[in-house]
Amino acid sequence: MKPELGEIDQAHGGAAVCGIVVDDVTVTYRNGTTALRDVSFAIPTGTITALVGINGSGKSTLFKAIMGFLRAGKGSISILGRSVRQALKETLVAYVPQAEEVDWNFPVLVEDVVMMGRYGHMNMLRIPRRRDHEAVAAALDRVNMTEFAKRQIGELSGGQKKRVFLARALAQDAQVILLDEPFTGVDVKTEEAIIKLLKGLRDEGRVMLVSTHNLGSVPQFCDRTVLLKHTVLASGPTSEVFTEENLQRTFGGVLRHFVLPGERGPGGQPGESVTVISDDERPFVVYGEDGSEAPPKPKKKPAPKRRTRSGSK
Ligand SMILES: Nc1ncnc2c1ncn2[C@@H]1O[C@H](COP(=O)(O)OP(=O)(O)OP(=O)(O)O)[C@@H](O)[C@H]1O
Repeated sequence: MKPELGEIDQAHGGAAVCGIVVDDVTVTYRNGTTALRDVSFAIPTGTITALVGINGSGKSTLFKAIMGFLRAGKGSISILGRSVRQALKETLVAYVPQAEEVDWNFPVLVEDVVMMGRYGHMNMLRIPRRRDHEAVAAALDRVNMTEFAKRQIGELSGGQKKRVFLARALAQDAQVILLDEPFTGVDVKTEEAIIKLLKGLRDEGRVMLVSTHNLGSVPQFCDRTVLLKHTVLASGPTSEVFTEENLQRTFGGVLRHFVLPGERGPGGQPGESVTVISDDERPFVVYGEDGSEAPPKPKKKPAPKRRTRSGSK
């Protein structure tokens, strides 16, 4: 399957603005596990894309391939029109890790973690200059963590740690940001703050690929969605891809799926029913009679087929 470049061209008035293009990529680990097979999708700049799939579907493997930690046995990846290697050299890509991937006992201050984002901008001796300190201060300010600059990173809450790693990506001035489960273990307020920040970064023309099990938040802030199950089941605008049918194909029996019948109206006519689809975190909620089609919600973009709203945690 070829990436939908035509679609991207249309979305950008004819300009081929490609953030990430993954073309027919297969990745096999040394033990013979093929984690990704013939994976193809394309993401324009200035967008937030959700990467959705069950545990073990290959999301982390895809991130590692985009970051150049894993070589694709077949296919190619291009980042802002460059090879992965060139993009890394230009420090264009940043990664915001899952909490479990980090050794929180390592004694390092918050400001030092953020300064790591500047390494690619420094010379071999890595002596920060004024502009590096300024970039760190600005990044901490943007994620609202200035007052924690001198704290040990291990002494922060889960949501605060996430914001520090986002600040590291900002200090790096990364144009492509990969976020691995940014909402796991964070409260609703922090989640909203992170979403607001990501939207701001999108408006600056950056590219964000966000792996998440937080299905309810996907239609809320992700323009595009890639559904992954070792290969791409569907990709494109969230309004087209994020359908109940596609989610069932992606998650199979793993999804929790409830249909709540609507209350009867005054004349006994059927009321609006609610379909709740949940992986393990915030559910995706579909409103409509018998869980079916609901009136389209008027929006600037083409009207989505379903009216959706994220549920609470
Ligand atoms: N280092 C490795 N060596 C061999 N197989 C691996 C390795 N890392 C991952 N795999 C396998 O590759 C497949 C994809 O794993 P991956 O970690 O990419 O999934 P994931 O979608 O990120 O999962 P999760 O949602 O649990 O983080 C799984 O079958 C996994 O067991």
